[in-house]
Parts: sequence; C-alpha cells; structure tokens
Amino acid sequence: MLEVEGLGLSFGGTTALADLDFDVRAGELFAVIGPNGAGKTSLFNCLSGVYRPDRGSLVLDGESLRGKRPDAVARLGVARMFQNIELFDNLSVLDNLKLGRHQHLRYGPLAAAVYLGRARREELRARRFVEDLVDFLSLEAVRHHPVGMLPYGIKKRVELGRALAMEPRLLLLDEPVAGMNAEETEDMARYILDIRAELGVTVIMVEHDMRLVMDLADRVLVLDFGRRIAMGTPAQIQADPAVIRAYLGGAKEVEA
Ligand SMILES: Nc1ncnc2c1ncn2[C@@H]1O[C@H](COP(=O)(O)OP(=O)(O)OP(=O)(O)O)[C@@H](O)[C@H]1O
Repeated sequence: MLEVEGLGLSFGGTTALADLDFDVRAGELFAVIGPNGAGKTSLFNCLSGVYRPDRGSLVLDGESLRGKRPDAVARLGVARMFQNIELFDNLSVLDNLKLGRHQHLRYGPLAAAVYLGRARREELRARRFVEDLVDFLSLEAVRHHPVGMLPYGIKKRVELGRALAMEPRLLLLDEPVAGMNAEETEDMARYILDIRAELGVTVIMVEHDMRLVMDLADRVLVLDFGRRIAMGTPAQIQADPAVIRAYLGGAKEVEA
C-alpha cells in the first residue's frame, strides 16, 4: 500500500535520509528501528508532510504523498500518533477524540471551541464513531474527564484514539511506549495488535523498545545514517550482521 523509492533528505551538510527504498503491505505492522540520528523521525516527517524530501517518491495506494502538506496527507488517510502528547488538557476525552476527527490538528483553544460549536450536523455521526473508539480503547470510565487529569498511560491511549478518530488507512506511531512502565507497555502492545486485527489499519511504528518491536512487527526496516541496512522479519533482523554491527558500534561510542 505504501511504496518509497530513492528517498533523500539533507540538512545543509547532514544527510538525514539517503536513497531509501522500502514498501509496506496493506494490513502490515511494520517497524522502523535504528540508532540515534539514524533518520527515523525524518522519515516520519517526510511521510506525514512535515518535511519535503529532496529526492525520491512516496506513493500511498497509487497516490503521491511527496510535496503534500500535512493536512492534505491526513485527508489521504495518514494519521500520526505523536511522541509528545498533542491533546487539549482542559477538554474531556470525548471532546479530544471528536476534535481528532477534524484533520487540522493544530488548533488554538478558541478555534477548537468554535469548531465544537459549529459542528452540530456532524455531531451525531461523530458521537457514535467516537463512542465506538471509547469502547475499543476501554476509556469508558474516563470519557468525561479532562485529559490533563489522567495518568500518562491513559493519556497516550487517548492520543492513540485521536489519531484513530480520523479513520486512517495508514497509522504512524512515533515511539508509542516511550516513557511507559511495563504494565502500560503491555496495554499499549495489546491495542496496537487490536488495531491491526480488528480495524485492519496498516501501521508503521518507530520504536526503541526492541522487545516490543520483535514481538509485534511483521517486518522491520533498520536505518543507520539515513540508509537502509536491513529489512525483514524480526528473526532475520536479529541475525543480521549489519544490524548487530550498527547497534554494537553505537554502544561502544556511548561507552567511550
Ligand atoms: N530539522 C533538522 N535540522 C537539521 N538537522 C536535522 C533536522 N532533523 C533531523 N536532522 C538530522 O538528521 C539526522 C537524522 O535525524 P532523525 O531525528 O531523523 O533521527 P532519529 O533516527 O529519529 O533519531 P532519534 O532516535 O535520536 O530520535 C540527524 O543527523 C539529525 O541531526
């Protein structure tokens, strides 16, 4: 469903992505890993329209994403769950999810209030859809709570719901378990698996938690210095000498 070919991006003298090729299949849970600075965030920024690549193509179900702005990419069905929570603390879980249905994600609080006031026609349909999401993410008990009051693990779940509220075809998860304890990580892992199994949404996940990646992903792309050094099943990746070298090299640098 997604084909990336010859993708290149530089910042002055720094190469963030170099001649990157990969494909993601419909319904796949695809992970992107690599040492710090490998280009994972740059890749997500290219996919979601935040960065404009210098070279190459990004094609989603036959439509080019290259050069499209974030709102246009969102309209094509690409949603992103941010690493830093991008929710309205004073609004309830339900209202945050309803706002997620709207594709312009960066509102001020005033614009958000106007949107909520005017969108009466969409209100019923949105409410039904959002109620289903609340069920799916087991958020019933906190649906009317202001998001700012909720514990971190639940906020992240609402953030996931905000991305799902757009009914995406492709969901980008940016370090979904960063900062979570073991129990919160396990919960999130279950929801990620359910997204694929029950909603049929294709998922690309950037994550540093190797156990999670190896447990969940169908295939893994490994980046180092903006280049693809390996791609395959978790078992293939774990046995790949280039991957082991990239990670051990990084560890030695850290020790030094
Ligand atoms: N806006 C920017 N301006 C300048 N250089 C950038 C910018 N964004 C990324 N880079 C550079 O591009 C390279 C890839 O960075 P990127 O953040 O994509 O890596 P990453 O794999 O996401 O790293 P991390 O795991 O630390 O988040 C790095 O050398 C980084 O310094």
